[in-house]
Amino acid sequence: MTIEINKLGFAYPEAGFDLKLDHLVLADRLTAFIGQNGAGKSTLLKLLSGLLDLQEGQVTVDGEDLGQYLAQDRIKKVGYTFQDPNDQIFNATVAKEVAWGLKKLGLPEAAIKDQTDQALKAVGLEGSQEKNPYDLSLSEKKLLTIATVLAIDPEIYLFDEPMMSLDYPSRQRVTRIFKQLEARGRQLIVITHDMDWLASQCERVNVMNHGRLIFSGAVSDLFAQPDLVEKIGVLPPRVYSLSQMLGIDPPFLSLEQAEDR
Ligand SMILES: Nc1ncnc2c1ncn2[C@@H]1O[C@H](COP(=O)(O)OP(=O)(O)OP(=O)(O)O)[C@@H](O)[C@H]1O
Repeated sequence: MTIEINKLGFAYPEAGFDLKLDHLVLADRLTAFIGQNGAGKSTLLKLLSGLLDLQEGQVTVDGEDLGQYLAQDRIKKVGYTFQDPNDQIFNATVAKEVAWGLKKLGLPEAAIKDQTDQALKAVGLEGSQEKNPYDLSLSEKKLLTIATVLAIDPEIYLFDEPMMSLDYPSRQRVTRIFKQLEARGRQLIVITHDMDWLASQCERVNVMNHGRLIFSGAVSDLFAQPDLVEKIGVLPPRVYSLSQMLGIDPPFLSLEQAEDR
């Protein structure tokens, strides 16, 4: 699947913020966006999900205008998980939260139950069906929002900081889920502030800064530019910094890469 963005423009004048993106093609199974707070990453994902309307420019998915693409049964096309799960969750029980989208799709009760159970099991919340989502921890809420999109299994998944607040086993679990989605041909676009995760999972990265795209390329090329890395205010992956200190050239981006080389 190829998402192509051309001359995109969007502004929040009251916040003195505008987003302009001249041209970007997203064709990888897993694409990452990084950048400082307020850079416009969430705004971009909301535009791609249809939660916000484009003010200028065009986005196409496999050559089809995003508006038309989304008009065809939107929730089966694009799924979005919010950065803050509290902005997304609104049902009285965990099971109802996951089942909500499936009901919208008009599935039979048995399929709704089956897909709800499977999605909750995938994220490790199988024992929490009847809990009130507001009684869950922040990381469980985050996992619940991931389950809601998994249950629907759209063509494009947009994840806004999916690893935020997750403990190590949950991060491992979500990473495995992402790999399975990629293997099934789904397209994932992920905002992250976690450079270790980025370096171990993504080939390419897009960097936003003050509403502009300032880098799009290989993760290794980004970290080879210390001035750019400093400008966007991130620390390089720990394995990268350590291997630089040890004089390894080119530095390893991740432990997985070190094991493979
Ligand atoms: N609903 C809104 N109304 C007005 N301004 C907004 C709104 N949402 C976001 N903004 C502003 O738009 C700018 C971009 O915000 P956005 O959330 O897209 O950035 P971000 O890169 O995702 O940041 P973060 O990493 O903190 O999530 C910020 O200045 C923010 O204050």
